[in-house]
Amino acid sequence: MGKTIIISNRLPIQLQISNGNIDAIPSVGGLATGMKSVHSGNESLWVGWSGLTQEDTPPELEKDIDEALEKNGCAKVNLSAEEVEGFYFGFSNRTIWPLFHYFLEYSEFELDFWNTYREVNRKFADAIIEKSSEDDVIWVHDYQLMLVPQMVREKRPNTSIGFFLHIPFPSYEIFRTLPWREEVLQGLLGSDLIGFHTYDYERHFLSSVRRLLGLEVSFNDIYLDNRVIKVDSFPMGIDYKKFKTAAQDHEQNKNTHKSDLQKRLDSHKASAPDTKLILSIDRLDYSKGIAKRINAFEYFLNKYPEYKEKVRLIILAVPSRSNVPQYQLLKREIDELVGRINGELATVNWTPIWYFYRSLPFENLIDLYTSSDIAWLTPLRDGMNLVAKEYIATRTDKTGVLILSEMAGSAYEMNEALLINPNNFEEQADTLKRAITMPEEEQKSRNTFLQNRLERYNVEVWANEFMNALKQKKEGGDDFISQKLSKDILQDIDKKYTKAKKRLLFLDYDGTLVGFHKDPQKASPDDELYSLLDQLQQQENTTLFLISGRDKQTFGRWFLPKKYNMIVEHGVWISTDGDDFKLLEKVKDEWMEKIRPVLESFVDRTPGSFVEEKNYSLAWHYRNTDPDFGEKRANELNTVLTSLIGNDDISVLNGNKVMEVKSSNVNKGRAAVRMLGEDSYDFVMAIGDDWTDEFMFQELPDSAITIKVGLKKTQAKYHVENTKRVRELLKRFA
Ligand SMILES: O=P(O)(O)OC[C@H]1O[C@H](O[C@H]2O[C@H](CO)[C@@H](O)[C@H](O)[C@H]2O)[C@H](O)[C@@H](O)[C@@H]1O
Ligand SMILES: O=c1ccn([C@@H]2O[C@H](COP(=O)(O)OP(=O)(O)O)[C@@H](O)[C@H]2O)c(=O)[nH]1
Ligand SMILES: [Mg+2]
Repeated sequence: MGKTIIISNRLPIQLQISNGNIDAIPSVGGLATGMKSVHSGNESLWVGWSGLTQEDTPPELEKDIDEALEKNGCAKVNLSAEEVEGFYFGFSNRTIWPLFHYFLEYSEFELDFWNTYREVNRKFADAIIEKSSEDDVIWVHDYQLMLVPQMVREKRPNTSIGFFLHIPFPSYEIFRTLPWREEVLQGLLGSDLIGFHTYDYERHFLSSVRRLLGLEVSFNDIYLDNRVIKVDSFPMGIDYKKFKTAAQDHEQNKNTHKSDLQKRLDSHKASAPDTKLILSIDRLDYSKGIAKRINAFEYFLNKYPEYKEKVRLIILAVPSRSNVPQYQLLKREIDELVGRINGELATVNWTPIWYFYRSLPFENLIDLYTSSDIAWLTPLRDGMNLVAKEYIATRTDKTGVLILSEMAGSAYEMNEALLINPNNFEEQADTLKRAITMPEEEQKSRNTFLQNRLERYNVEVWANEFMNALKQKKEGGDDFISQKLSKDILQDIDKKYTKAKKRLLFLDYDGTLVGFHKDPQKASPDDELYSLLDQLQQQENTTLFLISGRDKQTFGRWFLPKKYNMIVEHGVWISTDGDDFKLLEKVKDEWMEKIRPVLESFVDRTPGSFVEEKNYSLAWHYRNTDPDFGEKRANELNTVLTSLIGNDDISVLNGNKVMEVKSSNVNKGRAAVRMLGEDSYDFVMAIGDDWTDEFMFQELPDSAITIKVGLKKTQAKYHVENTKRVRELLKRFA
């Protein structure tokens, strides 16, 4: 493997130009602060936007800028002011951000934004291609760059591409409202591995992939024609050691070195020793629930007035995306709220809220974290929330209480915190009281668990887990047990075919020779297929069998005039040389009376499903149902049927979106083996796509060439991607 290329909109440093000088300031926000630790310890290149627009960049400084970035292991993508407007302030932060955080009413669906987003994603993709080589590993970050994986994939089909989303992936009901939803999903599917913070985000994403693109998903694998994409959750950690060490140093140096902020915090503590400090730190963002938190604080002071003058709320709101109107409105709302509450409640000795609207250097963050008795974080939605983790990491004596919103991704891993619903003021007021009065013993015992977990699953471990999963994916370790039909293998098969004296071919129909259709009757043979089968049929010393689960009426209509050999209903009926169908197996059908009403009741309760009645089997089809619902019903049906069929000689076959109940001694494997015994064949081949074809793959002798269509676990020796490839393969023989 080559080097790792990290790619995100925001670089770990932001450049500013003042008086012809270039200043590099650290970026705020969890992505940059978290990934910085991963980047610094590794041989990686980080590609992103420098924070400057082309218009702000004097051409004579271009070289210095590149050097400044290079010193930090970074390279830039140049964006014009117009591009930043449409791509960053527009589509990223006025469409996707609000939508993915469930602020549907804030989402603007502007075609211009979308077009710029596409163009800028193309720019990032081109930058990656320019700056990386084929064997580098590409790690794309976040919602600003969702189209990049596919754009890179088009030019670099074999490169390893990972994508991580730092914000929530919303439920299907929300995501489906996006006009460009399919394109966004397709963009992401250019990746080999897609990571989310939590299992819920992962599950929402998979559900959208199934419903909107109709792709097959099995556990956390998405099956495309020629690739499998892995989806998994990796909750992001922090650089635990960095925060812990900083807090220890802070403690040690408290007599020799103190920041102005720390002096102020200390004088507050000295003047009011039994007043508790409650801290909140967030980017000024509506998703963080800052305004609601201030209201809840007022509610608390009214519900428990005995805590007036006994608590102080410190709010650090970091300026963010201030070109976006919603952020400007929120800024005004918070200013007014703080002003009003302080005005109404303040006393000579007490201001209830200390409010800072600025970004603070790392040293001051440590001052705040270590000086506060309580951290109170109440996002309405938050992908992760690293501040919660950072607060706990700095509590070197293990005291301190974290109150955290259930709606933050970090809440899933921080069960020992006091978890609250930010919309429930009653609960918040009571929880604040509980935090203020929590015995030290309890604080320490809760924080011990939290710290151990944060130390273990730190940001380095997080990044390694992601990269290892990507690597494993590349090595193909866990994908298929069958081999792809390579050129060499194909040539070998050609040779065997030519040399053979007697050949026997078994071809499944649906999913093998033709693609699927919503209505099975519409998946009828086309002229190209007839002519291909005609040619195979006319080959000397070759016996061709179509072998299918279909009913004999349909196949009779389509193929009897052609005199193709056919085995239908999984092996109940056979027709050779254009003769009428004959029973191949003696089968009972008395059980059908009992099972039919069960299937019919499932049809009634599962819109889109239907029962297909064959002579000796009943099939419940659910291709046209809601995919999640259909799977759920199929599971239920399986349970019901298993308990019903106990003593009868029948079994249930789980096919591709179909459950078929049929006599146990009938299957394609048994039928194929019977045909094999009729003559002495020295070339046997079977091709199929479905679970029911696995019987053939299992039961035919080892020398047979068995081929699975699609990338799924199989007993077949080889696989091909799709029906088109099957036809190409058969053309070689014809
Ligand atoms: O780049 P900005 O527009 O200034 O915004 C800052 C970052 O905000 C978001 O952070 C997210 O990532 C964190 C780490 O995974 C996570 O804890 C938090 O919940 C997320 O909101 C955004 O996703 C980043 O792209 C921004 O850089
Ligand atoms: O003045 C500040 C305040 C906060 N942060 C950092 O910004 C990040 C915020 O990340 P979080 O995941 O909590 O939320 P996000 O802003 O990414 O949505 C944390 O690492 C903080 O340490 C910072 O660098 N400067
Ligand atoms: Mg099939």
